Amino acid sequence: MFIPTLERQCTSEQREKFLPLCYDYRIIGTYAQTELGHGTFLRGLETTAHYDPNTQEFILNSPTISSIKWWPGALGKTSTHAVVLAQLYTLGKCHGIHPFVVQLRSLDDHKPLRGITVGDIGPKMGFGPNDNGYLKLHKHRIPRTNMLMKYSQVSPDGTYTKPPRSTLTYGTMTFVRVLIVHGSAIALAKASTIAIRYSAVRRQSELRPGEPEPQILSYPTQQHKLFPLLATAYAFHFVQLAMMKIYTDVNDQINNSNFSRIQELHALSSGLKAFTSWVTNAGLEVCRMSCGGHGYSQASGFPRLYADFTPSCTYEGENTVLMLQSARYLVKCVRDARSGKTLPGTVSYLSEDVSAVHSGGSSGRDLSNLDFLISLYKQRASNQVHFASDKVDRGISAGMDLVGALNSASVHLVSAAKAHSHYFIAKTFVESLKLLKASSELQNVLHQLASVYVFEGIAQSSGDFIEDYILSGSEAKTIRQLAVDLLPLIRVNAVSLVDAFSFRDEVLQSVLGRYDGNVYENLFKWAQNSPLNKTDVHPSYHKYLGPLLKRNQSKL
Ligand SMILES: CC/C=C\C/C=C\C/C=C\CCCC(=O)SCCNC(=O)CCNC(=O)[C@H](O)C(C)(C)COP(=O)(O)OP(=O)(O)OC[C@H]1O[C@@H](n2cnc3c(N)ncnc32)[C@H](O)[C@@H]1OP(=O)(O)O
Ligand SMILES: Cc1cc2nc3c(=O)[nH]c(=O)nc-3n(C[C@H](O)[C@H](O)[C@H](O)COP(=O)(O)OP(=O)(O)OC[C@H]3O[C@@H](n4cnc5c(N)ncnc54)[C@H](O)[C@@H]3O)c2cc1C
Repeated sequence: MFIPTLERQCTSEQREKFLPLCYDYRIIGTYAQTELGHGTFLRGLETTAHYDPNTQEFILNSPTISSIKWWPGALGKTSTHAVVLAQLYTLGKCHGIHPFVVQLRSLDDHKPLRGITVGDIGPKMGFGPNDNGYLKLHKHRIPRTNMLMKYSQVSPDGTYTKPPRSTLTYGTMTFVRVLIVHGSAIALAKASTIAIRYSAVRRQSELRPGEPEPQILSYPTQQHKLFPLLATAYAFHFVQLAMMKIYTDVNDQINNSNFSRIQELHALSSGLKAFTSWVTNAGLEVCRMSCGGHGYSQASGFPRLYADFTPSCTYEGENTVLMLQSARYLVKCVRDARSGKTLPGTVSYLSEDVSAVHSGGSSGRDLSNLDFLISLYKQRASNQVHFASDKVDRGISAGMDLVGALNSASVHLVSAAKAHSHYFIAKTFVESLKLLKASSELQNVLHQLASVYVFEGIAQSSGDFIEDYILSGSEAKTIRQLAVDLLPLIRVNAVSLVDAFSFRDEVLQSVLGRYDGNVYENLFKWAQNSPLNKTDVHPSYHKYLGPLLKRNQSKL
């Protein structure tokens, strides 16, 4: 995040000064924004940067215990520099959060500089190799030119020039949220690879006396656990491509001072980061548990995969908070639509009158037709966004201010943002396959995946569709059965579909997911290498167990 921030927030002179140092690994940096007391609420950050026009320097301070920077990756022991987000003060006025490049450690002996107290925050649930750290600043001076001034400036005499948009400072976070959508796709693909390969190797139980134990991948319940998640990994692959394309287009516009789509990008990236990381987080656990006891071994790769992925639901914007950000934008879009404004592409459906399109229960609808089902996802999203938006309006009519009305409706707003994100993902998956140049055989297999994703998405949220009369109960049951009927068809290509992710064994880091399927021999080999097995009798025997046993044996 250090380098992307410099690339996005530096003037051209600052780029020439800092970026070559980064690219040549002459300095290593971190993104120091979160503090002990604030991670979500950026306007509440307490680190200060006071401008001294006499020396043309900023004086950085951590004025309170809660202002100590806390969590930034590689801050503890590795980074020589940081982008520090601090409240800018100049000529006695506070101008809000701005980015500053701060050198933390000497480039000669790596010791912290004067006014810098830095260290590791201690062991975490995962991310073991990462020295997430703390930073306390005490009257630490940096040159005026270390404030990143592409969008806002402080002149030598301390005059402040404000940015065209205050939220341009938040740009790196949007970029990383887009990366996390990709990270979710990769993590779910890895977990699916491990679980499906292992399920093809593992044989268990005797269905009928005398018959060979079946592969657990042949059980419909195992298929029902794993194949919708496999389909989701493919769906997230296509949605991260679409998300990156939108990010790149909007970022190009921003670089040309066109800020018209910055809100749409923020809302979409927030919703997709939250939706994909939540779904992946839960999916990793389903994959682990589908591997029985061996799934719980470190040898499976699942413990580290989960422990390293799960903070994706928290960092770069806690998921609930981001869903509320997305919903806040959707509510504004409903208002804009009602006032006759044209809505941007990803939300244009909110100006359509989808309610007239479908009414649940009418017979003869083709419930296996994906284009038809995507229109039901659209209706569900539109209904939920309008319902939540009406809740906000009723709150305001009852005398609340906008903040109060948004907060009062926040549970429904999160549901609406989830439905919006789900519609975008399902639609993107189906549309991406139409554009794919592939053999008819491959198109058929991918269509099976898209179908099970769409069917199971409705089955798992059938209440949404039935409550709004989008589907009748019997139609929802039919769609649920359509998903189950697809499972044996997907079974035929399941291993090939995970092999297609092409994870090398060294990357997958899983004995259960080995490409050669040679699990048991390698589990035993892995166990032999356990530190506890360095000696047959563990040294602790002589200190504890031995004396205890001998003492008790003398009593027999
Ligand atoms: C598997 C992983 C793979 C790859 C990932 C790679 C690396 C991952 C490893 C570690 C990285 C982790 C690093 C971090 O965690 S860095 C710290 C991240 N911190 C956050 O994300 C903080 C979250 N909080 C916020 O963003 C903001 O506080 C807020 C919640 C959005 C609230 O903003 P605030 O200004 O206080 O209040 P609002 O009134 O809600 O917003 C005002 C106005 O601004 C608009 N807005 C907000 N954010 C953005 C944005 N990013 N872009 C554009 N616009 C934004 C908001 O919509 C509102 O607009 P209005 O028009 O409605 O007024
Ligand atoms: C592994 C890891 C790496 C990290 N790396 C970095 C880094 O490199 N740089 C950096 O600056 N930070 C980093 N962070 C910090 C991270 O960005 C924050 O932890 C994250 O933004 C969440 O903020 P918080 O901790 O304040 O959570 P909180 O906001 O305190 O969340 C606690 C609860 O409060 C709820 N909540 C908060 N606000 C609202 C609201 N307005 N409405 C409803 N509910 C609300 C949340 O939904 C959540 O349930 C990292 C964190 C982790 C775990």
